[in-house]
Amino acid sequence: MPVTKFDIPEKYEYKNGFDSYIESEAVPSALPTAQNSPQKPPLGLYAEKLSGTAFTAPRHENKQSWLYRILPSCAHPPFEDVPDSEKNESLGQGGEVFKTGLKYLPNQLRWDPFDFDRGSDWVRGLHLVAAAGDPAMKQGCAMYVYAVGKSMGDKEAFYSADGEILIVPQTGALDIRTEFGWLLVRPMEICVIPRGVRYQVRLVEEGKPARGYALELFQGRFVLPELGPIGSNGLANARDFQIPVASFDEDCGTTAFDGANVYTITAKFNNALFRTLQPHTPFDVVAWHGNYYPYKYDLGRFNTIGTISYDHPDPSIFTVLSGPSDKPGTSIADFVIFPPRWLVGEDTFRPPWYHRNTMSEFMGLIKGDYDAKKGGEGGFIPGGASLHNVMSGHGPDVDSYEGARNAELKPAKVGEGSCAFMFESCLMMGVTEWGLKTCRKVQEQYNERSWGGVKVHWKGVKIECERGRGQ
Ligand SMILES: O=C(O)Cc1cc(O)ccc1O
Ligand SMILES: [Fe+2]
Repeated sequence: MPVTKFDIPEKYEYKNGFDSYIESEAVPSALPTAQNSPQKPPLGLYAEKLSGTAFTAPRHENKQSWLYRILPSCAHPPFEDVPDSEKNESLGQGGEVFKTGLKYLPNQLRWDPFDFDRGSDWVRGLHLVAAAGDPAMKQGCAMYVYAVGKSMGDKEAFYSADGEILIVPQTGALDIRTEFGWLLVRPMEICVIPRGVRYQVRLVEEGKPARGYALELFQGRFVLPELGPIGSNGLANARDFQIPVASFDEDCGTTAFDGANVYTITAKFNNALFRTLQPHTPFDVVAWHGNYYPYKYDLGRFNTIGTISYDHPDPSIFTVLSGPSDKPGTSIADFVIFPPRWLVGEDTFRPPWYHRNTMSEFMGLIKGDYDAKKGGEGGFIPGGASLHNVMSGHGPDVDSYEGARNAELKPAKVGEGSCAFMFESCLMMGVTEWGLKTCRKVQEQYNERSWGGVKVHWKGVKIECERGRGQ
């Protein structure tokens, strides 16, 4: 059931439609008419262009927005290192090349639920777990978990120059203020914040920590997957994506960099954090227009498609958003969900088959159980994760396999009250020091618990031959 079907709190107002060209004014007539950069923009605003693609990118890929704001975003002193006391353990400080300590392992990995961290806000609580490529080359992607115990301050904002980030709350609703307006993002909803957009993450319920996952594309942007023979509707429908409307503060302080009236802007730049203090709010955009903006989506609106005869399609059928590479059909990273759905396959092993893939699969669980893995202690649990890297074999654990092998195949609803997801990448993922050690959540017993003791069902050559096979 969609989270947003009946209950849309008033503070948050949205426009609809993936990739729509949007115009939004918090004050009437703040947008200039028929041009972008008049000599004197309306109401004494500054015009500022935010481009998400090269100026000359083809029209169907071109992304940009024009912001009409009280002061331009460049009005700040130079960036400096974040202070040690506010260091993010999984990211670097300063401009030297940051060593994430990535390790490339063929092992299947699984993590217990990551600890809540009451002392950290978004900037410190966003933990880089796995990555591929290089943000400086705009290649590859990064996978995170976040554990946030407190809101960012009223006078703080964060942005990443490294890429576009997709945020998947697992517990705790996020109140996200962006330059473009406000987003409420609850568990079973997601949002996407484009490269460079400044935002502030607050907890809806202060004192109740929030946890979730995030996927950052260093390269390209999230798009809706092609539908091919599915036709013109299905999976995530364009009209269900929601875009904030302009909302602003008027605190413009002075333009002198005198340390008074201080707003902190933290930048993630090549996986390292930098900080500047400015005397005016970054949330001063009175109006904007364009097609480069943050947006949210309610996973309950996903139109799940699957077999109505036998076998199940590849999980690509569950793709919500895709981060394509330059090679058609091959993604830097896709966001795929496993929502509640009916299974009706006849003479079919219904859970995932055993497999080894050229793609790597990072999985998380928003709630409930996943049909291929035991939950409970030492299992695949909400707030935990798993990584099956390039060609690392995996599939149901022994009990799930035996259960499904012997199950009566009447129509059945799987995943009631549950939702697992996958970040699936064509790249080999390296795991950070934080992911392997610092978090202290790696399940050492994962292989043994899952596949130790898989049964031999082989009936022997004789029987196979008698049945007329294997000759
Ligand atoms: O590994 C997983 O559980 C995800 C998955 C599910 C499925 O049905 C087929 C392939 C696949 O990677
Ligand atoms: Fe898999």
